[in-house]
Amino acid sequence: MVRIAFFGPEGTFTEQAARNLAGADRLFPVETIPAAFDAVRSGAAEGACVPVENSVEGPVTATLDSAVDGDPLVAVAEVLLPIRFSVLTRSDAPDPPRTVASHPHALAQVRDWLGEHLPEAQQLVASSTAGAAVGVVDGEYDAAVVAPVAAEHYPLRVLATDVADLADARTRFLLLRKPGELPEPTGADRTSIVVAAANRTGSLAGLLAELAMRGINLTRLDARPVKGDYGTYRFFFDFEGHVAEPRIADALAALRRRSTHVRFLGSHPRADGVAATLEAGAGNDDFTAADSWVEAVRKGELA
Ligand SMILES: O=C(O)C(=O)C[C@]1(C(=O)O)C=C[C@@H](O)C=C1
Repeated sequence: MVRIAFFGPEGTFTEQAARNLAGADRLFPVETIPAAFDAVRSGAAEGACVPVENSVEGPVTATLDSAVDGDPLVAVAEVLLPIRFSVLTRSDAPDPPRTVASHPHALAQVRDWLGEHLPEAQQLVASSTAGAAVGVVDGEYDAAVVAPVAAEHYPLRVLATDVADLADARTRFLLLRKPGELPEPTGADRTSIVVAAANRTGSLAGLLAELAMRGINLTRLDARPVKGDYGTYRFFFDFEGHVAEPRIADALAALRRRSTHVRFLGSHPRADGVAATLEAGAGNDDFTAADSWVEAVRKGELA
């Protein structure tokens, strides 16, 4: 059976995302995001589900770093989950709790709520939201900030539900596989790459210009340090469009020329279904027609 690893343990938001992307029957939890990537690279899983970006706290850096270290994997699907938390505690824990734990992204999304409702509680970082729930069960922490579904997995008391400082917080999750057949383009797609550019004036501006000149709308840009090479960065670009489109292929070739290394991280349908913006003169037909014209000139068919 095709097995899908997810960033666990059971009861994370990532498990919810994996259920949406791949169904419930063939999922198994792994403790860390690098372990989810490794499960696919080693063949222990056919796919992996990991968080990539949160609307409040930004990129999930473990996912970005795992995408460059090791054999290439590609994202073939994504899902966006609205994020609202529950707070769980043990029935014999101090009331109010003296410690509250969660994933750093979760703590960042409930900072105001904790300041108002549990101002004395020490905030501790756990491997994931559900990892914090396990820590509460084990007596390591008094309370955990978790996904609502975690209350079904762990024998804990619900202290609060529907907790969120920002009502429309969302996290985007990816389904990763080994490179192979790509999903079909839909007109509402996202392409992801990571680029290493030379450390000289204007090199990032040059990469961005290649996208801008082709009317390609960027949806995310993150920089991550190259480990062991202080002051050097890799750039993660997400942009509208699919590598199967002539305009995107043309841009990728240009980025390849301008950078020291490019890794393709996938082209797949956007979860929000937002169609790509197409600038006048920069549609796929325009690129195809322009290529045909150059071909004709080369053959001496046009003056
Ligand atoms: O800890 C979890 O439950 C996760 O799935 C990770 C994660 C994240 O990385 O942002 C996912 C969604 C929430 O924003 C908080 C934590």
